[in-house]
Amino acid sequence: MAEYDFDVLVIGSGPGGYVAAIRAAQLGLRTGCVESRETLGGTCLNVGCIPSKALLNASEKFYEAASGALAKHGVKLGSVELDLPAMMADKAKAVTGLTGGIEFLFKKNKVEWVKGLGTFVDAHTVQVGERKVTAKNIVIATGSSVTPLPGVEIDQKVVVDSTGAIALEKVPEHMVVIGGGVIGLELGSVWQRLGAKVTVVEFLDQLLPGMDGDVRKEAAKIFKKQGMEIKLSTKVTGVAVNSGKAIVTVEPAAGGAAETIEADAVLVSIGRRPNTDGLGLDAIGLATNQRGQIETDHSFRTKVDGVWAIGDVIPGPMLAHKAEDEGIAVAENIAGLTGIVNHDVIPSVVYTHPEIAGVGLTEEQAREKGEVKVGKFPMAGNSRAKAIDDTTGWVKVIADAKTDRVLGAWIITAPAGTMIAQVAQAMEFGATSEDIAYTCHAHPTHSEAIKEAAMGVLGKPIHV
Ligand SMILES: Cc1cc2nc3c(=O)[nH]c(=O)nc-3n(C[C@H](O)[C@H](O)[C@H](O)COP(=O)(O)OP(=O)(O)OC[C@H]3O[C@@H](n4cnc5c(N)ncnc54)[C@H](O)[C@@H]3O)c2cc1C
Ligand SMILES: NC(=O)c1ccc[n+]([C@@H]2O[C@H](COP(=O)([O-])OP(=O)(O)OC[C@H]3O[C@@H](n4cnc5c(N)ncnc54)[C@H](O)[C@@H]3O)[C@@H](O)[C@H]2O)c1
Repeated sequence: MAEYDFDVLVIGSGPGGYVAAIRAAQLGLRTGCVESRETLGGTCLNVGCIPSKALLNASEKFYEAASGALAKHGVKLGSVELDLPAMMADKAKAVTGLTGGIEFLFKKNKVEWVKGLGTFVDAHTVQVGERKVTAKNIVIATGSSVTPLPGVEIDQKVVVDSTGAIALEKVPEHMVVIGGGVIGLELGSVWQRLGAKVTVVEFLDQLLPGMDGDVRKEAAKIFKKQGMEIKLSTKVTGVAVNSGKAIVTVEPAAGGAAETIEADAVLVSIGRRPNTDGLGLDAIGLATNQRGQIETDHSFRTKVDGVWAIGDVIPGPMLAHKAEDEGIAVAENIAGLTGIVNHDVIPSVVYTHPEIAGVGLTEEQAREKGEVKVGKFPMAGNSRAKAIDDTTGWVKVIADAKTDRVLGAWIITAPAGTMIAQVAQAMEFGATSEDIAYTCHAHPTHSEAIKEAAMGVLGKPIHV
C-alpha cells in the first residue's frame, strides 16, 4: 500500500494550481487538487481574466455600434439597444465553458478534485472537510483576494470589488473607481462603454504602477480622451452609502481640502493580497513575508520540506500566465526534472482599447542599469493601423547600448497583448534589436511597428 494518498496534492485550482495538477499527472504522479469553490479554475476563470475579457469584448462591440463609430467605415445602424442580461449571460457561458473544460481535463488526466477547503494538519496532511488527505508533496496555489480599503465596506451592490463589478444589474450613471491600476481601467472601461460616467481616483501621480513611464503618461491621455475623469495624487478618505447612492470623500494625497463625489457605484480596486488565512501555515511552521506572501526558492520550494508554492500567493506579478508557468515548473521539479520560470520575461497586458502591453524592463529601470538605446514608432506610421483608422499608440523597444540586446518593449495599440508575445520570445532567445529589425514581418500587420521600433533603435526606421 502507498505511503501517501497522492504523490502531489495541489491546494487551489486557479491557473497555477490546475496547470500544476495536470502537468504532475501527465508526468505519471498520482495527483489530487483541493478546491473549495463550486467550479474549478480559480479567480481567473470564475471572476477574473475570463469574465472581464468577455465583458470588455461585448462592451466594445456595443460602444462601436451605439456611438456611431462604425459609420465612418460605411456601417450605418438604426437604433442600438443594450441587453445587459444577455451580455451577462454570454459572459457566464464563457466562464462555464472554461471551468467545465478544466473539470474535463482533470478527468482526462486522472486528477482527483478533492472538494472543500484545505487546511494543513502537518507537512504531508491536509484536512478537507471530514477527510484527512496525505501527500508526499503539497503545492500551495491558493491565489489572492481583493485588498480591502479600511473604512470602506464592500456590499457588492453600491460598493463593489471586481467580482461585484462584473455582475452589476444595471449600468450606473456614475461609477467612481478607487485605484487606477489594471482592474480599475479594464472594468471602468466596460461600464463607461455601456454608458456610465467614470471617475478614477488614483493615489499616485500616474496610472498603472509598474509600467513604463511613457506608457503611464500616454494611458492617462488616452483614457481622458475617452471621457474618463482621472484624479491623480488623490486619496479616498471615506465612502458613505445612503439609499443606493454613495458619497465618496476624497482629498489630495499630500493632504488638503476634502471634496465629495456622488456616485451610484464605487469600485474598490486597490490591489490584491495573497490567500493564506485559514490555511494552517502555523501547523507546518511556515511564515509569510511582510506582504503576506509565501517565499520560495527558484524551484518553488518553501522552507518546509515537501511543501511548494506558486502563483499569486508567492512574490512576483499577480498574473495568470506567470502562475501557469510556475505550475508547469513546480510539477516538473517535483518529478525530478528541471522546471524553470524566467521571471525577467513575464509580459503584462491591460485589455482596454487600445490594449497596453509590456515585457522586460521599463525605460527607467533600464537606464538605471546602464546605457540604453530606445526606438519608438508611432502607430500613425503603421499601414494596417491607418487602413483600419485606429492609429492611437506606439511601440517602444529598449536595447542595451553596447550589446544591442533587447531589454524591454512597451506597446499601445489595439492588438498589443497579442503582439507582445513576439518580443517576449525574442528576449527569451537573447535577441538583439537588429535581430528583430531584420526579421521579415508580414505586411500589412500591426507587428511591423515592432520591426520599425527595433529599426529605430539602430537609428533607421523607414516609415517616420
Ligand atoms: C477581475 C480580474 C481580472 C483579471 N484579469 C487577468 C488577466 O486578464 N490576465 C492575467 O494574467 N491575470 C488576470 N487576473 C489575475 C489572475 O486572475 C491571477 O493572477 C490568477 O488567477 C492567479 O492564479 P492562482 O492559481 O495563483 O490563484 P487563483 O486563480 O486565485 O486560484 C486560487 C484558488 O484556490 C482556492 N483556494 C484558496 N484557498 C483554498 C483552500 N484553503 N482550500 C481549497 N481551495 C482554496 C480558491 O478558491 C481559488 O479558486 C485578473 C484578476 C482579476 C480579479
Ligand atoms: N489584464 C491583467 O493582466 C489583469 C487584469 C486585472 C487584474 N490583474 C491583476 O490583479 C491584480 C490586482 O489589480 P488591481 O487593479 O486591483 O491592482 P493594481 O496594483 O494594478 O492597481 C491598484 C491601484 O490602486 C492604487 N491605490 C492603492 N491604494 C489606493 C487608495 N487608497 N486610493 C486610491 N488609489 C489607491 C495603486 O496606486 C494602484 O495604482 C494586479 O496585480 C494585476 O496584476 C491583471
